[in-house]
Amino acid sequence: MASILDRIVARKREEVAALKRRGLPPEREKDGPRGFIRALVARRAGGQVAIIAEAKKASPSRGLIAPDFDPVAMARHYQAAGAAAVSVLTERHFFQGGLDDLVQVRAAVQVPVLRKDFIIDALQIEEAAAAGADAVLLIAAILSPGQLRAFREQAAAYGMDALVEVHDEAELESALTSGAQLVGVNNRNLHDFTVDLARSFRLKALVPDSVPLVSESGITSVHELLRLKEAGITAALIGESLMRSGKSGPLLAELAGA
Ligand SMILES: O=P(O)(O)OC[C@@H](O)[C@@H](O)c1c[nH]c2ccccc12
Repeated sequence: MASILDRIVARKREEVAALKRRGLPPEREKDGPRGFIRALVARRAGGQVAIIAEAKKASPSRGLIAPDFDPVAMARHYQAAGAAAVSVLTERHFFQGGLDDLVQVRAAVQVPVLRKDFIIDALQIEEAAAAGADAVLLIAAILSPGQLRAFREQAAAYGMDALVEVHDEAELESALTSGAQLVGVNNRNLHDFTVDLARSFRLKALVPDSVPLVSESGITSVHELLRLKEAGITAALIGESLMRSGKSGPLLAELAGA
């Protein structure tokens, strides 16, 4: 049976084909890029693990997470509670996100914003830049080292950083070979959805200290964050637990202070 990742990518290919026929919308006014990597590294230098707080309405593994999803309100809350950056899901079919969410969030906060999607084509990088993204996610499981490099360089030409996501040693090798300047370890296996924070610790040992590392997925507690900090990890990407704790919950403030 095709894994969820295969299904998402198959769907994405259709969307990109449609986007190519349609063309990108006209460029809108926007301010210059906000350094994504710079913001994470600066926060970590200040003594805290940098939090990348994610606006996510739903996901294939967890179903509907936020029935009354308000990405702008959530992003404002994230910024006020101390997030170093915000991530916005822009994949429509499986995550109920959209590029419009990113455009609106970007206009509502001052911190850098990551486009979280399944990028398989150069046109999507152009689209991310036009929407105002400060960084894009590149997933090593679905891109060759050559594509990782080409897409990262293309992103850089627009002033965007790339977060290169890996899940195991082979993908990490591919990311580092491609010259990744920011690596994310996804603790969630995108084929079977199991989550294991130990992946971050295991792969951290194989990443040069000059390359900041982000631990992604399944993080819920200050205790976990302190373990990431002890291991020298730069940032944590957190979605569901923040979405569920809601705008009034103290979780993010606790995490951001850890
Ligand atoms: O909601 P969580 O478990 O805190 O995870 C956030 C983020 O890591 C997750 O949404 C994610 C990581 N890599 C992805 C790739 C595509 C879509 C989503 C993701």
